[in-house]
Amino acid sequence: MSAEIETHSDWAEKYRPKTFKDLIGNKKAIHELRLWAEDWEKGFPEKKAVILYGAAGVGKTSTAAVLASEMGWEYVEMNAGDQRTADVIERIAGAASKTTTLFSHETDENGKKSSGKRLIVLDEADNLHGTYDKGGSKAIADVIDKTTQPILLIANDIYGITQTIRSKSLEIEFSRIQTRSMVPALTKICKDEGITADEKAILKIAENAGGDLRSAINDLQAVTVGKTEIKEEDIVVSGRDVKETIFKALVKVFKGHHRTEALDAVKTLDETPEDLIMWVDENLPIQFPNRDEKGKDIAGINPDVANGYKVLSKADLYLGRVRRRQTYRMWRYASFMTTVGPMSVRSKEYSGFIKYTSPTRWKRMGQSRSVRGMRDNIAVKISARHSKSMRTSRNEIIPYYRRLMENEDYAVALAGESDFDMDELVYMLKAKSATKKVQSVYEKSRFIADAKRPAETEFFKTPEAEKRSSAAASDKNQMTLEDMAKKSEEKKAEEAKENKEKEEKTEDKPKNQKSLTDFF
Ligand SMILES: Nc1ncnc2c1ncn2[C@@H]1O[C@H](COP(=O)(O)OP(=O)(O)OP(=O)(O)O)[C@@H](O)[C@H]1O
Repeated sequence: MSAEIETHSDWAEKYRPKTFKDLIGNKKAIHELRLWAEDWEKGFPEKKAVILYGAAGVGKTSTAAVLASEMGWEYVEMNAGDQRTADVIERIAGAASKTTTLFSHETDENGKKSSGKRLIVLDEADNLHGTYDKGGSKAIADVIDKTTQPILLIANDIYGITQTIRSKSLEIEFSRIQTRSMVPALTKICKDEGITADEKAILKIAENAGGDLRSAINDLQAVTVGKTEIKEEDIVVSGRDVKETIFKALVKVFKGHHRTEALDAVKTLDETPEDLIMWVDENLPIQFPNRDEKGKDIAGINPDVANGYKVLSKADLYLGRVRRRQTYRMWRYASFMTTVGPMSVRSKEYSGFIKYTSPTRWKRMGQSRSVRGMRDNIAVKISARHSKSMRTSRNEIIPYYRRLMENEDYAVALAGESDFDMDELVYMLKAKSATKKVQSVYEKSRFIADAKRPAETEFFKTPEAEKRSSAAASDKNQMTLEDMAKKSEEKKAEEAKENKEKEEKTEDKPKNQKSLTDFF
């Protein structure tokens, strides 16, 4: 895709809040931030840096921009795409944090008086450990110590920021946006865009977004493409159906007697082995409780639980290999162990109804990290492709790609060109897991991705990729073999000629005279 990406068509950007009044939710957090900013106007606050942290799409970046604008401060931003090495941070943020702005105490174009402050914003501050950011954490800590300007860090995961930086900063948490607060915002967008929306449809979009207002806006835009009206049935995602099917499969895994039955039940699920393992993991101690036949608690760990976890840890090893090597064949082994494992280690029958729990706690911990990490990986690929910053790629181009990828041809082309792996494709195709459709797009996209890969990586090609590229280029290869034979003959003749010339020159040269090349 060579055409320049049109970013202005992105509703999440179009409706980015401009004033404090436009910001939805997190009132307490915003109030705290404003107090910190006011302290800067009076002198120095106790902590010269502030960290806004919380889930994606809840308004952290928007709040930072609104703060600068409402305070009349200049907004100086460094994001992960700026290669934040210690050196770069010191040069940009260090300099900015010491000098005052050129237009100190002047009025801006809106007639607002500027206090001459600069808000130095470091986005993705929990992402400073990569190669690009060598020494970045220490540089930031130093900049905070020396700064005469307010510094604002943005992060999803507060634990991804070093303790040294945290101790020098005021930490403000941003919570997920509540469904009931999202509804009026989405309704207003519909009104502004001339779309009639059923209340239930809006509610469903808001519920499905899980507190992420950016994705709610993206979903709203996606579902209204080419429409002037949306109804509840236009919104297809539903968490409940998934739960109902997995509950039935779990009964077979924990209580069944037939391996094939359990395996069949799991096969029909639209869940990745990663999701499945989390379900079994969460429910194993609940399903195999520490009780005897009479319902009395027994001391120690139930051996069935211990043995069950042993099998799950083996399944997890396979999953790790899949992640590292992208060999999806091993999913089969992992699924087999997760499914058949608990049934095989069970030493007795566990009767009675036990409610299954969805792996929310685990999932939330793991997923916020992995979704963020994955989005960042995708953004790295996209920013390299389009020479755009990480921020633009993450916030504007990814949503645009996701909309384009609703069309399968675009999905295959963009996945191949960007070399998305299966997990990344799940995200880009807005699937819940690696469904058959995702796998099919992935397989097709490999032809494009393999063809794009530089020749040196041929060594690391999987046998499958090797087969595909040799099939795609078989005609070309036959020609190349003939060419190669011819070239090799020509090269040999050329080398022989060069050697002969060299020998002649050496004979001409006096014995004590060395040429420059002799020294190397
Ligand atoms: N609290 C909010 N109030 C109004 N709009 C919001 C809010 N949160 C998100 N949005 C919408 O979502 C878009 C993205 O929000 P923003 O970039 O501020 O989120 P973020 O928390 O910084 O996310 P990330 O961690 O992914 O950078 C905004 O342009 C806006 O359209």
